[in-house]
Amino acid sequence: MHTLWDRCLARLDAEFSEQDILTWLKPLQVREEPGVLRLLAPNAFVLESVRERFLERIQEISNFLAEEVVDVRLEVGSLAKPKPAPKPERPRAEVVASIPDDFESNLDNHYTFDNFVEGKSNQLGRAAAFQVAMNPGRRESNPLLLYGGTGLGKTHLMYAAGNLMRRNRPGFKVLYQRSEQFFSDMIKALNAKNMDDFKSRYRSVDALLIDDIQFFAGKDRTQEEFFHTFNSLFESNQQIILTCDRYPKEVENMEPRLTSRLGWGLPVAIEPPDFETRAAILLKKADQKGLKLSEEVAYMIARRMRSHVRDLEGALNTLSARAHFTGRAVSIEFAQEALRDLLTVQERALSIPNIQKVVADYSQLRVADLLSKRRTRHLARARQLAMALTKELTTHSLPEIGDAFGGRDHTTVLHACRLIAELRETDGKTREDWDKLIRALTSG
Ligand SMILES: Nc1ncnc2c1ncn2[C@@H]1O[C@H](COP(=O)(O)OP(=O)(O)OP(=O)(O)O)[C@@H](O)[C@H]1O
Repeated sequence: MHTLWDRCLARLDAEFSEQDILTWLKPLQVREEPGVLRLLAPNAFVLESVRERFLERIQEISNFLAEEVVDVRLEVGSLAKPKPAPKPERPRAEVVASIPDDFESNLDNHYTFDNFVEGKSNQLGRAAAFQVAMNPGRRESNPLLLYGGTGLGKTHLMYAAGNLMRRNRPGFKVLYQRSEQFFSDMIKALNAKNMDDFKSRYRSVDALLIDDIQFFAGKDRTQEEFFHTFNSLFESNQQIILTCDRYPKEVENMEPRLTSRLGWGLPVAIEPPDFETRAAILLKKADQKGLKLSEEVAYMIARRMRSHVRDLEGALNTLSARAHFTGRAVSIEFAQEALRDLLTVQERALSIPNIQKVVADYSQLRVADLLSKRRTRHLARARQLAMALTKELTTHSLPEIGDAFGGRDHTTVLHACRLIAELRETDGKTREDWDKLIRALTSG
């Protein structure tokens, strides 16, 4: 059985960089009692950082996972010598409360279209979010649904759209909520028997932005409430923007009538960033941080780190801290040394044997089948997918890939790459397989 903290950590793992998790969250010791999650920090510095950056989120996730309000306590101590009397925390209600009486949008105004780096993988999403922000409430783009793997900029675009709407239309009521906040608001309203308030609050906004709706899965009552809220907003042309970590129909335990409705408006996929976009993001973010990063170093990192943008940010933070600390310039060697652990983790996931294994499992074949000479239709397609993925995700040359796939010629690999690129445009099934496999291989 996984403890509440294990499950909470698994969620945080998807939201913060690996570096953050290792530095701040893994060192915490934990004591769980019914209704109480006690987190013990090794010192006051860690405690303050965790409080500032993670506590609110830990509180939300724990409430959500436990389906009740958990008393999260953060204190300095260790399991060997627990501190019996914690100093008073921020009052819990303050952490949990989500919509204060005087209307607040919950938008983070640091995220804008200006500091979003556009590339092939996200340009449709950016354009759609921008259009919706300029013309909210149009039927053909309601709801706007941004979907794709973790850390690819969906929340960033959602905030950017909300911020722009508010800038263009003073007094425009935009409300941003994570799906768990919607859920916990609903539970509180149910307990306090004031569902009417809940309904009217959500329905009185001009634009409702709900992040990560995959977490509605299996929560039937929440889905039903959301469905009604959705209909009410839709009918009066109030804008709805949603994000989801996959196409909603692929989320298990979601009501079909809800998922079909979510597809009515404008669903847009956000893909993992390609090499150029990764390099551009690194250069722009380094510039914002005042870190001197040469193109050569940015290209090295972009070539070797292929996962989500959040990990690129984590890498930059590490570089920036090291550079600051040592006073050294960020050369290739310096970056390789500072990022050694991160780069090793990435490379393991993206080795040819691992890609072959993931594709074989996905296609319900054995790796030996992929490497064999046999050519049934299903087998040949899986092999072509695996070769094209290897080309996309690693720096191996065509002949090297051919060798690793049972000694095939480099022209066979080239043919596979071209065919798969074409099928991704024309065939929904191939596109879906590709997206799922990319997600499985790069979500770290
Ligand atoms: N194209 C981009 N340009 C600039 N920053 C980006 C871009 N894409 C992502 N980021 C940054 O990466 C981090 C993660 O992005 P974000 O939180 O929007 O991801 P997400 O897709 O919503 O992921 P999740 O589903 O895990 O919430 C943020 O700090 C965001 O600013």
